[in-house]
Amino acid sequence: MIKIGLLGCGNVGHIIATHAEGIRVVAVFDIIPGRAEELALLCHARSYADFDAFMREDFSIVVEAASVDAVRTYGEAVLRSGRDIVVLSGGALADDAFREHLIGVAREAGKKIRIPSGAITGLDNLKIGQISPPKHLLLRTTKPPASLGMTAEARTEIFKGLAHDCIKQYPKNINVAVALGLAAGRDADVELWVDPAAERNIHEIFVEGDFGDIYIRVRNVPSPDNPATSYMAALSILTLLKNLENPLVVGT
Ligand SMILES: NC(=O)C1=CN([C@@H]2O[C@H](COP(=O)(O)OP(=O)(O)OC[C@H]3O[C@@H](n4cnc5c(N)ncnc54)[C@H](O)[C@@H]3O)[C@@H](O)[C@H]2O)C=CC1
Ligand SMILES: O=C([O-])CC(=O)C(=O)O
Repeated sequence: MIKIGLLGCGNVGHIIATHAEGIRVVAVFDIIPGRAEELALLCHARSYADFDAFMREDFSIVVEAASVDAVRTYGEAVLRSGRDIVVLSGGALADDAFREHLIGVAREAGKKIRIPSGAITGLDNLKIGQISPPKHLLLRTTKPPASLGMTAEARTEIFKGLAHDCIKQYPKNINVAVALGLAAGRDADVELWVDPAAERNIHEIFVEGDFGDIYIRVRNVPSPDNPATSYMAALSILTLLKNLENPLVVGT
C-alpha cells in the first residue's frame, strides 16, 4: 500500500485523508497545527507542525493541497528527499525560473512532479499542443462571489490576460489555468468572471489548432468547506493516487 504524507489539512486534505482508497496517509502537516492534529485523529496519521519532522516520517510521496507558497517553500526539499510530489497548487509553476529549477531538481533526484487535472478535464489530449502548438488557448472561468471571496451585483469580468499574471492575483482560484498551459505547452489566455447568478464554478476551455477545435465546459460543484475549490479537484487527486501503481494507463 502506498504511504503518503499530506501537506495541507484544509478542505481537499480532509477529502483525501477520509476517502483514500488503496493508499495510507501516514503523516499530515499544516502551518496551522490544530488543523493537522484534527485531521490526524480522523485518519489515524501522525500530525506535524514542523516540516522537517514531518519529512522524517516513512512515506514515498507527498500530496500538496495547501497553497502556491507551500509549493515554492517545500517542493525542492520533498524531491531532494527522494519522494515524488503531487502538486494541486500548480500555479506555483507559472514562474518560469522556479519551474525549470524544480524540474531540474526532480530530474537529478529521479523523482516526479505530478500535476493532477484538478478542477478541469481534457488535459490528457491537450498535450498534443507540445507537438502541434495551439493557435488559440483560452480558459473562461466564472465563479460565484463567495468562491472569489467578494461581493458583486452583476456579472463582471475581473481579469483578462495571461494565466501567469492571473495566478499572481488569484492564487486560490485559477491554478487550473496554469495546469492547462503546462499541458498544452503555452501560457493560456484567461478571462475570470464573477457572477452572482452562478451557483457553480464554471470552466470553459476553448482551443484551436491544426487538429481542429475543442470546446469543453465544466460546471463544478463548489466544495462545501471551501467554495473557491471545486469538489472535482479532490476527486482528481484521489483518482491519481488510486492509479499510481495500475499497469493499465488510460489517456495521453
Ligand atoms: N489545480 C486545481 O485544479 C485546483 C487547485 N486548488 C488549490 O489547492 C489548494 C488546496 O485547496 P483547499 O484544500 O480547498 O484549500 P484550503 O484553504 O481549504 O486548505 C489549505 C490548507 O493548507 C494550509 N497551508 C497553506 N499554506 C501552507 C503552507 N505554506 N505550509 C503548510 N500549510 C499550508 C492551510 O493552513 C490550510 O489548512 C489551494 O492552493 C487551492 O488554490 C484548488 C482547487 C482546484
Ligand atoms: O476549483 C476550481 O474551480 C479552480 C480553482 O480553484 C483553482 O484552479 O485554483
